[in-house]
Formats: sequence, C-alpha cells, structure tokens
Amino acid sequence: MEPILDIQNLDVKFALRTGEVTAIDNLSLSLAKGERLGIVGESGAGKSVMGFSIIKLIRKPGFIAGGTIRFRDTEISAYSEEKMRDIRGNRISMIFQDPMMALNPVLTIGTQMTEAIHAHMDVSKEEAERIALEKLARVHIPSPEKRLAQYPHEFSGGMRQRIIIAISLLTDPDIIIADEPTTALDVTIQAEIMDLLIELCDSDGMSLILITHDLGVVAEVTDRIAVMYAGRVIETGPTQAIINTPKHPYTQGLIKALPESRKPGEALYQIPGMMPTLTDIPSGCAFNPRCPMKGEICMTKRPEAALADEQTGHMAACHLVSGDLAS
Ligand SMILES: Nc1ncnc2c1ncn2[C@@H]1O[C@H](COP(=O)(O)OP(=O)(O)OP(=O)(O)O)[C@@H](O)[C@H]1O
Repeated sequence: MEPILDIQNLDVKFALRTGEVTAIDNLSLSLAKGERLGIVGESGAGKSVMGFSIIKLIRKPGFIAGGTIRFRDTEISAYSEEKMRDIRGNRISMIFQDPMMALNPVLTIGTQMTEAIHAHMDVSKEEAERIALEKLARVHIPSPEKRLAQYPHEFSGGMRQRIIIAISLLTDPDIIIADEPTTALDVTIQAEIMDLLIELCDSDGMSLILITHDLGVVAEVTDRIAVMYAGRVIETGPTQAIINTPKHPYTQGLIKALPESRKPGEALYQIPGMMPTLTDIPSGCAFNPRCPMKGEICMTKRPEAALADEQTGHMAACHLVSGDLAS
C-alpha cells in the first residue's frame, strides 16, 4: 500500500557547546493510511525528537541534518515554516501527555475550539460551533453543548485528553501523533482513551503514531511497532511478531520487563544498565554494554537492519539476525 508518510534516512542533531550530537540516526519509517504504528523505547531513545521532526518542530539547538520526509506525495522536509503551518495541526496533529499544557486555562473550551477552527478554515462562527460540537460528540463527551461553555479546570484529566483529541480532529487530519497521551492517566481511563484512538483510526481511516515507553500499551493498540534505541530504529515489524518473536536482545529485554512477564514470587525484571546519553554512544552496536548476547563484532561494527522475515518485513539491526554473530 502507498504510504501516507515516508521517512527516509532522517538525521537530527543537536549543536551543543561541546560539539554536535546525533539524536536521530539514519531513521527510516513509513506509515500506511489507517495504520497504527507504535514507537517504543526507554527514556532518551529519541521517540519524541522523531515525532517533532515529522512536523518540523525541532527547535535550536536541534536541527534536521539530513533525510527526507514525504507526506502523501509531497516532500515536506523542504517546506518553509509558513507552508508547514498548513500541515501541522491541520493534516498532521500531535497530542501530548499533559492536556493542560495545550489548553488555555482562561478560555472556554468552545472559544479554544472555534479559534483552532478559524486558524485553518474559512467558516462562519455558527459553522465553527457546529464542527466543535460534532467533534466533542465524536470523542464521546456527554452534553457537548453545555461543555463548550466550560473551562479546562472543570474537566477531569481523561476528559481533558478527550478534548485535546477533539481539537486535533477539527480539521479531519490524516495522521495523529500521540506522544505518551495517557501516561498521566489512571489505567482505566488510559484504556478508554486508547480505545477511542483505535475507533477513530478504524472509522475515519486516520493513521496513528503512538509514542510510548510502554510496550504493553502499544501491543494492545498498534498494527506495527518500531523499537528505538539511541536514536535508531533497532527493530520493526508487525505487532504480533515483535511481541511473540522479538529478534533484538533489547526488544527481548523490554518484553521480559513487562509486568505480565513476571512469574509469581519473582522480582520484576529490569534491563541492566541505562540508555546511553547522546555524547556517549558506544561504538559498534549502541546496545552492546547491556546486551547478554554480545560478541566481538558488536563492539566494533554497527549492525545494519537485517530482515528476520521477508514476508512480514520484520527487521532487526542486530548481528545475530544478519548472521554476522552466531547465536
Ligand atoms: N533541546 C535539546 N538539547 C539537547 N539534547 C536534547 C534536546 N531535546 C532532546 N535532547 C536529547 O535527545 C535525546 C532523545 O530525546 P527524546 O525526548 O526524543 O527521548 P524519548 O525517547 O522521547 O524519551 P522520553 O520517553 O523521556 O520522552 C535525549 O538524549 C535527549 O537528552
């Protein structure tokens, strides 16, 4: 299927006083229409920087140093800031962990929604209100007419996130990038918001990029997963393949660390060590200091993505998968 978003060889760097560091390293990913893609990895893997790069919201000292980003059949990586505003918050929306950050506490929900509509669409006040009501109903907010006149503090955390999703839907976007959208919410509300995102993708043909450190959540929600480590995608494939037959020792560790993998009476597993900082990425495979299966070659040669399953496109950047290291 023709991808709606296609990222090729993306490099993002930060110009620090001590020199340039690479936050996203030669990343390639594509997203099909209606597809739900999960981006997982521990803190510092580069998930958020990747999400911001897609909508070109990388601020100094960060910059996109190379690669291409195609949205539909247009290359948007070369777009000016002005042209990008037609895409951002319009065709591609991004939502974050804390809905309060995105809402103005002194304006009613109705005002914020209609302002967002007028920023992208030339419609009357009445039409803007109609769209706002329709989207609030779309995200299952009860009594939307009454809710339009209320302020953000009058809503619960879960309801505020629904409002953010409603705002992100105002322009019927093609893609929603959701960066840890439920991390601040309790588990039941988290599941409701995830169900809502699935419903919106299924019914409206919208695509979703779900960024989270929680492999358990992406397993429930996504069709495909990309696992990131130190700015690279180290494994990608259909969700079931990643969960059931992970190939990269890092992904295997993430799965072992899931609460549901714990056996009764055992302590919760933790991958030893930490994600490297950008100024200190090990040579060879960046995961080598933490890898239980490393060999000589892992210390010196960086593994390229190798196909683990041709049919599904399951790939892993590991010398075990390429056959350079005997398992
Ligand atoms: N403005 C910045 N200046 C320098 N380094 C930055 C900046 N923003 C992010 N980084 C670095 O880029 C790397 C990737 O950060 P990013 O926020 O994308 O990670 P993440 O996987 O989303 O983690 P988390 O789950 O904690 O949000 C980190 O090492 C981070 O320190």
